Amino acid sequence: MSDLLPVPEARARILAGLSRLPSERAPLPEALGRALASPLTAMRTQPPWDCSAMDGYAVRAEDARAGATLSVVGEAAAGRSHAGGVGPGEAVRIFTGAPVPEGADAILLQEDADRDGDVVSVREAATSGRHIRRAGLDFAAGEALLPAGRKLGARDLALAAAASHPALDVVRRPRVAILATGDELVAPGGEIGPDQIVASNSYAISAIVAGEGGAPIDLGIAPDRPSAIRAAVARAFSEGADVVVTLGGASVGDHDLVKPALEAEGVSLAFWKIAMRPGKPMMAGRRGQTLVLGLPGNPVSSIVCSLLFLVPALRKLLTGADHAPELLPGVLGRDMPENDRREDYMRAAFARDSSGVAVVTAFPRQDSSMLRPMSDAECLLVRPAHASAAKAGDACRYLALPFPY
Ligand SMILES: Nc1nc2c(c(=O)[nH]1)N[C@H]1C(S)=C(S)[C@@H](COP(=O)(O)OP(=O)(O)OC[C@H]3O[C@@H](n4cnc5c(N)ncnc54)[C@H](O)[C@@H]3O)O[C@H]1N2
Ligand code: MOO
Repeated sequence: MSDLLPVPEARARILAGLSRLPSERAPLPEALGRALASPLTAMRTQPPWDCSAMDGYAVRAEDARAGATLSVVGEAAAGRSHAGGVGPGEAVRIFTGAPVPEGADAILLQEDADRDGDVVSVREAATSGRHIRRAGLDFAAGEALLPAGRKLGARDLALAAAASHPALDVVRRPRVAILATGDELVAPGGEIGPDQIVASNSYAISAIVAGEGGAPIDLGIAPDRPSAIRAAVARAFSEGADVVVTLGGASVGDHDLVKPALEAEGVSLAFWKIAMRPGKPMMAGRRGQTLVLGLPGNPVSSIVCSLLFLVPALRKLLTGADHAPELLPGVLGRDMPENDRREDYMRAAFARDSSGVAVVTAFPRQDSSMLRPMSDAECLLVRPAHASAAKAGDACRYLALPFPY
């Protein structure tokens, strides 16, 4: 039926209004997980000079033939170069990381030589160029090392440090205000009334935001009272939220007060029915530059909607580029019935068969209120809308759930 919005269309509408946030400076230790705002260029050359990759003797290969003897005229260690060069018939004792002295073109390994006082005799001939790391082997000053948009990991920080950057231009963290709504909700550990349950969704959404390099702002729980929801939404804007996420009240019930409260705070908002399960009812809109997502209240629905819509939105704010979750190829671990008009994101087990093929087995219970199978899931099996019945072993696609999801 045509009244359901396809997932890619919903995502495209959300991303259309977003652009990259401004940049700020972050000292290296605080840059982990942040998005690089401009390409990273090397400030220096590494290694800065030809250097030894081994402990041994810097020699001229033409002199260092098997059986030859050379006189040791000095020593070079990391941080302490040998001032003079290496002349014919000479060798300089050298250690890993030391600059190769002028005139030498090979390193004679200490294991391949016998030392006696100031004389070293060659057991295994040295080869020209062997065990020498040329200046600029890793990178040269002025070279581009990392592209803008890169989410900085541990290895990138070491590279940036080696290129002599004490701090980096990173994109400001997207501020994401998260508001749970509903009279039935109490915080974990709180006193639970007879008609109440514990609010859980905000914890997942906050963690997803933090994992993407955003800054979550937990607005707590608003009761089902227009003034309370409005006050919380107003706080989100006053705290400079780039994204406001509301939880619950996205559907059609009489207690669904979120839409009018958001509209009263100046948000222009559309109510969508998306062709997906879980997570059909969702609201999306804007106030100025701020994106507003009204996610469904069922815990699994709110998490799946976050993976499919909030994560790409955060990545667009961080990189300026459109992003869609990658669907990976696998095979079904069990027979599946035909699907209806909603694309299915099913909690599933993941294994590899003996040839390394991903085997994805949907759990029998797929209720969107159930967090235990969501937590147990190793991936989400994605069944397209109107998919025909399929057999175990048939091709399928899945969404990986890497940490911290
Ligand atoms: N007549 C119809 N009823 C429903 C429809 C529909 O199309 N027609 N859609 C169903 C679907 S699908 C979903 S999903 C839910 C979405 O409902 P809401 O977004 O309005 O969510 P609520 O009614 O407020 O809550 C649903 C459920 O989730 C619990 N909840 C809410 N917030 C939290 C939270 N922060 N942590 C934990 N649990 C939460 C809430 O107590 C409810 O049990 O609507 C269906 N109905
Ligand atoms: O779309 Mo709802 O998320 O199935 O429970």
